[in-house]
Amino acid sequence: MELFKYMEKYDYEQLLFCQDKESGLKAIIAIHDTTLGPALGGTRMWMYNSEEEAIEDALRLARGMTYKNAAAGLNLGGGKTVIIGDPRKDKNEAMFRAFGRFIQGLNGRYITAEDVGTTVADMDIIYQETDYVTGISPEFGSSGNPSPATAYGVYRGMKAAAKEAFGSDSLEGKVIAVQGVGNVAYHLCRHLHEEGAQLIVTDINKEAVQRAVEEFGAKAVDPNDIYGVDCDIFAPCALGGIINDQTIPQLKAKVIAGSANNQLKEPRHGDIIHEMGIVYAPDYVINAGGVINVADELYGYNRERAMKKIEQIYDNIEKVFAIAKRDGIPTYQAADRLAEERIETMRKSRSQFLQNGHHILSRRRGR
Ligand SMILES: NC(=O)C1=CN([C@@H]2O[C@H](COP(=O)(O)OP(=O)(O)OC[C@H]3O[C@@H](n4cnc5c(N)ncnc54)[C@H](O)[C@@H]3O)[C@@H](O)[C@H]2O)C=CC1
Ligand SMILES: CC(C)CC(=O)C(=O)O
Repeated sequence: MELFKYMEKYDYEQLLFCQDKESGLKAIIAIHDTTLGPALGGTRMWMYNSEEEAIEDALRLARGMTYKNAAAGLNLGGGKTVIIGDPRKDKNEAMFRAFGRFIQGLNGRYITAEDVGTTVADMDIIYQETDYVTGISPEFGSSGNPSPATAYGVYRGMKAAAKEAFGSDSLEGKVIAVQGVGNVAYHLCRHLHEEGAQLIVTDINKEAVQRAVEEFGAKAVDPNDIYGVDCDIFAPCALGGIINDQTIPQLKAKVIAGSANNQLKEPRHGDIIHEMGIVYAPDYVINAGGVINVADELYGYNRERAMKKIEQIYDNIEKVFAIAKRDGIPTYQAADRLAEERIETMRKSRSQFLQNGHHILSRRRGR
């Protein structure tokens, strides 16, 4: 990949490589856009096949956070970190302390939180070195694990998508196929089960599947079979890129609504499902509950206030559908339009000069 060419194409601000030999830390921090505020996005720890794959993931996820935070109405920009390694074997305290110091060095331009492969305990270690971390333990007055909040937002957004597709937002009796029943989807399944939905689940982790079968009466299928099951709603809650040339022809669902980031392998896959009449709730709009929850820590965490904002994911999804209809475009493009319009408006409104402590004029005053 020609890095600067790619960064220029999508207008990235900064890409940082952080290495600490002693602890084995190899982290890549990508900051996409800070027009709305400091870049907030989680840290993913994953066994990448190559450094190039890790860089690409960091860049794609960081840009997704710019759009997610903008569409959610947060005063935050977009960034993300990936740490190269096996989260089950390669973690150690020194690694997250070293990472915390690198974040501190950015002086607030980037704020981190959990993502796939990292936990509240990891964030607590990072917190030893920097204030620019969220999703830390409630014992510190913080919001803790963001997954239940993400799940609640996906549940709310799924109801809005059901209303669009079926004329009612009730999920009672709906057959919902859930791909991946990890941290987010476990809580999502609980909401769906409580509302009377019938669940079909899959996961490469057999224990996670067993838990969903036992607790929610879910039917289990093999990972490769989830795309083609007879269902009303498909909820991708594992990894990205799963709406692609191989999976689309298998889909029977009328709605796609799940927590995974970067669900469309390429934008054209969003066009194809649109032409098929599938109602797609764009990933970064529906899965913003976690970031809304951790962002509230920056104001002094108030769970009630955060949950109220997460409820609004229902309205945000409706807003996306309205833009799609107004402009005759697929919903993934409508979501981009919603986010880009907000960023542009704020960029323009900031063009007026405002004196602050760091401006050259402050130095002249001291003479
Ligand atoms: N945790 C959060 O608050 C947020 C998570 N997300 C996204 O939601 C997705 C899920 O996140 P978490 O639940 O936190 O992660 P997780 O790692 O707890 O759960 C993912 C689950 O997917 C399973 N999985 C992986 N590959 C699979 C495959 N090929 N087929 C079936 N199952 C597979 C894993 O075994 C795991 O149980 C990720 O894409 C993440 O980026 C997005 C926003 C916030
Ligand atoms: C708090 C995190 C869940 C934010 C993030 O990285 C995401 O929403 O993907």
